[in-house]
Amino acid sequence: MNQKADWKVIEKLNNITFEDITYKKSNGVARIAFNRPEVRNAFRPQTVTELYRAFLDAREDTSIGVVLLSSEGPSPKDGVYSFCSGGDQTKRGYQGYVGEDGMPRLNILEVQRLMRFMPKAVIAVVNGWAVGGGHSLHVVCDLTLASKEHAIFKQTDADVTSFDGGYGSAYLAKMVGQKRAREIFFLGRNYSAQEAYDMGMVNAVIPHEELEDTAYDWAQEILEKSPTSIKMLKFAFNLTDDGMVGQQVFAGEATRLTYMTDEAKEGRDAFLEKRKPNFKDIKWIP
Ligand SMILES: CC(C)(COP(=O)(O)OP(=O)(O)OC[C@H]1O[C@@H](n2cnc3c(N)ncnc32)[C@H](O)[C@@H]1OP(=O)(O)O)[C@@H](O)C(=O)NCCC(=O)NCCSC(=O)CCC(=O)c1ccccc1C(=O)O
Repeated sequence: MNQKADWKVIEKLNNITFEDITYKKSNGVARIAFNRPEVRNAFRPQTVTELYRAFLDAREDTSIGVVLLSSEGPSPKDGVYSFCSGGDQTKRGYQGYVGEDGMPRLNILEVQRLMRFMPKAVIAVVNGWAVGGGHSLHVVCDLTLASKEHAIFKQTDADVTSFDGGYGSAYLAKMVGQKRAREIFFLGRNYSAQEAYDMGMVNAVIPHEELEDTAYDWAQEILEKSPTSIKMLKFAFNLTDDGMVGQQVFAGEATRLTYMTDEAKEGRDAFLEKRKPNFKDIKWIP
């Protein structure tokens, strides 16, 4: 397909100027990218605040159907590429990661939930290290594309006394199987893009030079599909793993679709007109 992106850069939104991430949009696609390559794109509280704001904007923008979670790089220090190396350990305090406001936080989990529950496809574009909380983020994404030459997948949570006991581990196990997931966390080894693909946690291994264009092309293919179908499919795929919340999200959208019927119009109008609703012309379709 190879449709060229014509990116419009968004430097700030409301009172937030993007420093730790870059954010841009082109033709139905939003690209949100970590921009701290000198520390392997580790996220500090400020990074997470910016990520959350950008994801929220992408969710609310009705012209956007697909979000790419990517990264800038390579590192100006040593030329190494990284997707994300997880929580910035220099910002880790006693009760969480501490930002400018002095409050200890674990707010990357809020970003994970936003990605998980947004009614749009989110694609991880892994161009280098995906480590710790960065590994978990790729797991949460709907799809993952990985650089053949530079992507390395690694779970260091157990090295630094952290543990993503939610999607990062339990959902990973659904993807690669229990034995493999336990190996990834218990041994903390490095896995290449091809090994990650063979395990089932990567959708495609792409030559590094073509990675971003390929991600954009995949997004364009998705954008040719029915938005309602993509949304309902994403929520259906999520449902069994998300318990009652998964049911709530899926059922909420079913309610919205029901609101669009004549039956719903009659129910609402009858209430507003202070009369009994008349559903007798509505067919009980088998
Ligand atoms: C990623 C590496 C494997 C890369 O190794 P290498 O290529 O040899 O590079 P280095 O020389 O190690 O690193 C270059 C440079 O970057 C700095 N750096 C790298 N990663 C981090 C980091 N995570 N934090 C801070 N700084 C980092 C490194 O110090 C170097 O700096 P110099 O000044 O140039 O020396 C390797 O770098 C590596 O292993 N990194 C650490 C990976 C890690 O352990 N990450 C944290 C895992 S725990 C986590 O992510 C928290 C998850 C989480 O957020 C969470 C989970 C569950 C509940 C709640 C939460 C929550 O919200 O916090």
